[in-house]
Amino acid sequence: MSYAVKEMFLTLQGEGVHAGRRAVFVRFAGCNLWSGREEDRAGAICRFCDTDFVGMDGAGGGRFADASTLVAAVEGHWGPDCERRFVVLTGGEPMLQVDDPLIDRLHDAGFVVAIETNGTLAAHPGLDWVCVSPKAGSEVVQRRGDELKLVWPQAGIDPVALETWDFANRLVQPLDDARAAENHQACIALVMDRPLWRLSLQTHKLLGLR
Ligand SMILES: C[S@@+](CC[C@H](N)C(=O)[O-])C[C@H]1O[C@@H](n2cnc3c(N)ncnc32)[C@H](O)[C@@H]1O
Ligand SMILES: Nc1nc2[nH]cc(C(=O)O)c2c(=O)[nH]1
Ligand code: SF4
Ligand SMILES: [Mg+2]
Repeated sequence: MSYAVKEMFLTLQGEGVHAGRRAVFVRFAGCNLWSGREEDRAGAICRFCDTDFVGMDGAGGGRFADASTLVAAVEGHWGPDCERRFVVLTGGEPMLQVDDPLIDRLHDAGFVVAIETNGTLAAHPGLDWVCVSPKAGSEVVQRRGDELKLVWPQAGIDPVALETWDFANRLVQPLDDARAAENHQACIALVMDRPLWRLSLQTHKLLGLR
């Protein structure tokens, strides 16, 4: 299978449990909860997306003919050092494209493979780190994993109900929109009220990283 990739870049993981870790990001094109077109945002299931995942025209993006070609590009971004290789598959919705050959070739190249997913598609069982970020109005089938990352506040989601899902870590991440200050306070209030949760900040935005 070929892969449609919006962009690929080396940075620090900005969010969640692995925040601060050197990582190659592969941003797959396309999502099942929004077309990515601004004119469709108001009618989409997921309406707060901060990301352009349309097309293959970003830096490092393109159509990759097969898994070996894609993994060669990931290795090119990481560099020759084989220590602590870490790749984050994101999008868009990466589970629309992630498959056995891609996971196998990334492992052959020595990468620990993480995913950022909305959880509406079952996560590939070969993934090393599964981060699910649920979206109100969608059916989340992937209710177990390493990290549950709730963008908050989000009408239509009850954090207490999510506590029954089987995740090793539960994080709340402030919704990045025009009400940033209130959203920060809402996240702090949630953590203070329910200590099962902890705060995830989008540190790459604070630092001006990609
Ligand atoms: C762009 S999404 C791509 C991966 C996948 N589609 C998902 O939603 O998890 C990457 C992460 O950014 C989060 N995110 C998207 N828009 C955001 C916003 N406006 N504020 C805070 N986090 C946001 C998502 O919830 C997800 O955890
Ligand atoms: N630095 C950095 N960290 C991230 N963590 C999750 C991201 C994403 O868009 O999936 C992201 C991103 O876009 N940049
Ligand atoms: S599910 Fe993820 S990629 Fe899709 S629109 Fe929502 S935040 Fe963006
Ligand atoms: Mg992002």
